[in-house]
Amino acid sequence: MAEFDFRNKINWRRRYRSPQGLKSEHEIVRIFESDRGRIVNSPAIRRLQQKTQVFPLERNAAVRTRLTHSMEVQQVGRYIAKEVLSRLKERRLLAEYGLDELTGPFESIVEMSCLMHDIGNPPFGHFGEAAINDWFRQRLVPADATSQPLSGDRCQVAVLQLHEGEEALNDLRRKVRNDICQFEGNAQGIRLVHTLLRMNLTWAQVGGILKYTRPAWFTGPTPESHSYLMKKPGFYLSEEEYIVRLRKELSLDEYCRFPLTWIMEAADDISYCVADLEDAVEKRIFSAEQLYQHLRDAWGDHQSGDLFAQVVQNAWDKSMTNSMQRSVEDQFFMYLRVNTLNKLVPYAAQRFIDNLPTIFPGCFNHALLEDDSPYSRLLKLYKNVAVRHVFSHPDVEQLELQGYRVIKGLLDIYQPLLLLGADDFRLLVEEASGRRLPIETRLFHKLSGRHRLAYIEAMSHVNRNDAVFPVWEYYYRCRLIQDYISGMTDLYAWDEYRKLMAVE
Ligand SMILES: Nc1nc(=O)c2ncn([C@H]3C[C@H](O)[C@@H](CO)O3)c2[nH]1
Ligand SMILES: O=P(O)(O)OP(=O)(O)OP(=O)(O)O
Ligand SMILES: [Mg+2]
Repeated sequence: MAEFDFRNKINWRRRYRSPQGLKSEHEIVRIFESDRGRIVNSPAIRRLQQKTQVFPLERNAAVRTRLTHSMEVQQVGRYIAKEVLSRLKERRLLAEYGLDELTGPFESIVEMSCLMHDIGNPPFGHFGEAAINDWFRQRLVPADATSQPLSGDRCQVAVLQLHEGEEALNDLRRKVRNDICQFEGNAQGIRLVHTLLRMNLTWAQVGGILKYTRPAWFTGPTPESHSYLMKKPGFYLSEEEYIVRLRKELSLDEYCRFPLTWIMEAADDISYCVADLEDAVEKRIFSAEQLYQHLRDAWGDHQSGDLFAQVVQNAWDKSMTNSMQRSVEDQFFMYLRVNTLNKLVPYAAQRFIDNLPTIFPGCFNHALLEDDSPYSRLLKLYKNVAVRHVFSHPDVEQLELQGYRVIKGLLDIYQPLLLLGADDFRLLVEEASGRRLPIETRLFHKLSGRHRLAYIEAMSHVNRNDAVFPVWEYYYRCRLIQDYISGMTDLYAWDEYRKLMAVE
């Protein structure tokens, strides 16, 4: 009996209208081709072209957006996947691991996970995330939802305040308050592909983007054994039932990850570390020569023949000889990227293979490129230089503050929808508000139909007479607002904000 049988992991079935019975290799390949079509053609992928990677609202099209970044991650992911499979083939392990007829799907799942990995990111990246969470935290104050009701609970929403003697309801209120204040791009990605866009992808393909395994409502310390995997929230209460099923379909224990996700994560790390620096040069934040100096200074002790010499020094030396008669900057980045990939990709692939005993069940509690090797040190070097010299650049920080302000401003504008009682909100949903609620009606009309449908569908499963009804209703209303605002591109959010503030 093989140690790892990937046929039990690469589950090609779907939640709805799934292909039935046994499938040939050819048929399984077609199922994953169908996933590719669904992903590449989805509006959420297209919206990535106007979302920030590092530089918000960038007009220079040579600077990366989330979409061009994701295409690069896809390429690196494919390279790692091929490397893993070639190594297994050399060691005659493909058949033993149940992969001999699944190499195509293996690569495809990795590629598409990479292309989708940022699909749920809100406008303005981490600043958008922070703005959403700060705004809701000020109103729901999850810290006051302690084990017993507090007399001075600062939660501004009456239906979410805890009450003496209502244990079960209080548990739900506590969960909801925490969940709503933990908006996170990866969790939103799961919600987007499953609930909002109903892409009905294979279980394996969704497994590939479940990056963190902490429920968003989770409070208290995470188990040491899964601390890395639970570093951030990975899914919301609204998708809890779906994730339970996903885990079952992929044979994953609680808080465990799908094996191919480690490859997506490594591809992202390898890809953006050089790309962010290249974009900074394109933006004239520093020159290639200044960057080379920053990298030299940050590496510290130089030894001839060490990884820095093989990758960075070598790239610089080659670009200086400039045998191709091209710009030094272009040459430098070409060599830097090639040298970096040539070192980090094989290393990530080998780490994946060496750690299969814990990666296969999903409990390897690190990133592939996070250890005390020179390879991880190189990755960290790039990231440190970016943090010190790029992300903290005054122009970048100025735009980030504006992005934060825009998201908070939009939430303020839509706040009237969250101040309504459940009955009034129902009038809006049923288009029955007449001339009452003029502002709320207009705000409601601006929400996307797709998001409104998700609210209606979620509420159709909650009985109006149940005590939990007002809590779930408010929860899904908050989700609706977060879905709408996080689904905007940077530019759309910026334009909406200005229009609704009536400044133009
Ligand atoms: N503008 C900006 N400010 C930050 O504080 C920051 N931190 C990380 N990043 C970029 C790096 C990767 O491309 C990508 C993933 O980390 O996001 C940032 N970008
Ligand atoms: O690319 P981002 O902005 O999602 O940032 P990250 O460094 O990939 O972080 P995460 O682990 O939250 O996806
Ligand atoms: Mg990410």
